[in-house]
Amino acid sequence: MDNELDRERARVARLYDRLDGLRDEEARRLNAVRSSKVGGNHQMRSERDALARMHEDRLLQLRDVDARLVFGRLQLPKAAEDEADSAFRYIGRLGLRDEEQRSLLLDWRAPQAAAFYQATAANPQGVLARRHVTMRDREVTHLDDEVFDADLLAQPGAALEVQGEGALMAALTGHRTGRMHDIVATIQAEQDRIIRSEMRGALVVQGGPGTGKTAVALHRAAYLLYTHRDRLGSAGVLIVGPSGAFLRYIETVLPSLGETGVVLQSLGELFPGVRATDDDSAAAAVLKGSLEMVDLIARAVKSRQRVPADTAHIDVNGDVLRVSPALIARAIQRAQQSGKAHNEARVVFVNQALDALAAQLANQLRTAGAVIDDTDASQLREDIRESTDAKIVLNTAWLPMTAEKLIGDLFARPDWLAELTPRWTPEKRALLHRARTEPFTISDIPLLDEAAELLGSPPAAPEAGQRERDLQRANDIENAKYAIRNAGVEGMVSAEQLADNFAEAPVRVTTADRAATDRTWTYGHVVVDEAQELSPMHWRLLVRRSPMRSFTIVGDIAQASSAASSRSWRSALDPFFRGRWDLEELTVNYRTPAQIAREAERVAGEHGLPITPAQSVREGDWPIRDVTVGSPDALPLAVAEAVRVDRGIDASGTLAVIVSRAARAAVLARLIATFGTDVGAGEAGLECPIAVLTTHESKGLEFDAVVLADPAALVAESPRGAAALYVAMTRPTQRLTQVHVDVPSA
Ligand SMILES: Nc1ncnc2c1ncn2[C@@H]1O[C@H](COP(=O)(O)OP(=O)(O)OP(=O)(O)O)[C@@H](O)[C@H]1O
Repeated sequence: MDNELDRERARVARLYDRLDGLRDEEARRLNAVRSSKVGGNHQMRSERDALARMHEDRLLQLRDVDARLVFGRLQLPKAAEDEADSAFRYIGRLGLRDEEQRSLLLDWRAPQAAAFYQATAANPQGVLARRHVTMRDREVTHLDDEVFDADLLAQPGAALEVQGEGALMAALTGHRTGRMHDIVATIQAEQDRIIRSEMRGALVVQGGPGTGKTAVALHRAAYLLYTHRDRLGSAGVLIVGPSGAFLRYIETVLPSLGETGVVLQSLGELFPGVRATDDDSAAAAVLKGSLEMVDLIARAVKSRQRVPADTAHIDVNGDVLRVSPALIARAIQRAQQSGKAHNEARVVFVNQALDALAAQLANQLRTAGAVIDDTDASQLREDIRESTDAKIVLNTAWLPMTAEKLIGDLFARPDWLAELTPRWTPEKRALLHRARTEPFTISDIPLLDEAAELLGSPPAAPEAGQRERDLQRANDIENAKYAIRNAGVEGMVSAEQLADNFAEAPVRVTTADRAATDRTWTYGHVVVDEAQELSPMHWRLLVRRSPMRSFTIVGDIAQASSAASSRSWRSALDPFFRGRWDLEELTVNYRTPAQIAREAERVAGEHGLPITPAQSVREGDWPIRDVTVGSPDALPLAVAEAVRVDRGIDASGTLAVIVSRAARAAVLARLIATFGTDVGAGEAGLECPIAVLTTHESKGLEFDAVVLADPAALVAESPRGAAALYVAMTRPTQRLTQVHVDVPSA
């Protein structure tokens, strides 16, 4: 056995030698590019910087794959002339070739690697044996063989053990770290088929808790980037998750697979420039998530294009002009006919109105005996444009706006909202009301996007950008003067010349950087995780981000706990994907031990949730612990005690306390008093051994142990509370403790 382990270590060491060799080569190339002297020409400097960036990215990729570079081996029938090892095909995180371009290591996404995930005893796909190689740092620590070929099995010492589940079980029972890991070494056949399925329209992956939906979605993103590098490399891939905590949890998976150019955004970040973390009350979220808002926002934009009731008189350098409602109405009509967005159509409106007013002024002056030629006429137009009176009148009729201002005003001004919604009840309108100073919510994000779509680019942006650039330029020149004095090179180089160099310093703008900050960017593919939570308005926004509707959508409709979410994939997706989406299902629960999964399913059944039961791959070692206290006041102490007991079993892993929003502060305070800096709340909690989370924050995450604080309160705190409890109960990989509050009846 040791011999085989040693032999494998030697083979793997050769792969690392090759990796090191490539890394040194890349580092040498990077140094050469960096130190190369290019002329003063901006174009040449940019080319050099682009080349340097390419080498930096490649170097980073070679570094990211270092841990567990290789994880598998296929043994194939040997061709007669083959040398001993040549019938082995090694599978790893990336492909490696030797100097003669012979394959040493196969990227797991290559078509020839598929058999590693799909071969079974019944259908070995030409494979004699499959080996899982377990590594720690760069050292092979364990081999795990499955032999499919009867002849090979008969040979002494050909394989170590006939079982393939060792690597999977080791992965599943290991401690969780607060960060998701890739599953590239142990992807299961039903998952692999989904990961490798064609990029064609929308693919929905439905599965119960812990069935690997998130893992599959991320590996599919990596697979698609590898297979369609040309298309997706430039258009980019967007991954959407429910919360910042979730994105933090998954953010290292793709880099560990050698893919860095992906944009990750939570539902609260899908509108550039706004970062929403909280959501509205359930009723408000339902209203804001409904397609009724499309019409409301369109009306709100239109109402900013208004014909005044009376004629205005404006003063232009002492001449008085009449601005009649008819004049404004004509200009508005022309602008609306242009079909452009509000801010862009405003240019048409202003030009129309100015033309009419300039003609009026010219007539007045001619009547008074003046001679007006073309140059004078255009000067008159400029005079009107510059006059404060004209600006006021034109702005009142057609105000330029940002989406933030429109939505902010709409919700902060009850009179305006009432004017736009004559058929709504006051209670319904009140749901949208918010003070102007309150931050935007997650449900506001699609509304801002809708408004931005109708408004077009905000007019102030170019001016503001120019002001910033002018300021920067002035600053650069000042710095340059100082540097020239300091270096004693006055007269040899001008401050302006030197400042040009500052301005041209390379800005690192990757596809991902550009896509993340540009609202109108359209991605080549969008992956949506926990997709069951999305409202119709969210879907509307996302389809705008990928008009070709190339999507991977993963979720579990039974876990839908947000108020605005749908009851079925059909009702959620049909309006946006015109019925063109395929459904795949995952059926094995890799996370939750069977006894916890059964209890969660029982509770879900009690509340009438339509769950998809999944088969757990393992029984757990610990029974569920139930503790009951007699009053809500006793909850924090009892939760702290439950945490202490659990840490007594094993304090080296991760633990989450899942608590209602109402009890969060008290429970958190008690836990901090007891466990100090080991405790963290929300996103920050993922860095701590004990995380305190709401059900929303716990979505998609997992921990070695979970303590549920007052499960009944989790159900009661929202209309979809039973689904929220189901989510919470299915987060542990090992142990679950429930602290119930049972107030004795008087
Ligand atoms: N093939 C696999 N090999 C190793 N681990 C796996 C495999 N498939 C899933 N897992 C592990 O199972 C756990 C659950 O996976 P994941 O979070 O992707 O499930 P999910 O379906 O998204 O769950 P939920 O809907 O409950 O959030 C993770 O720890 C994941 O790494």
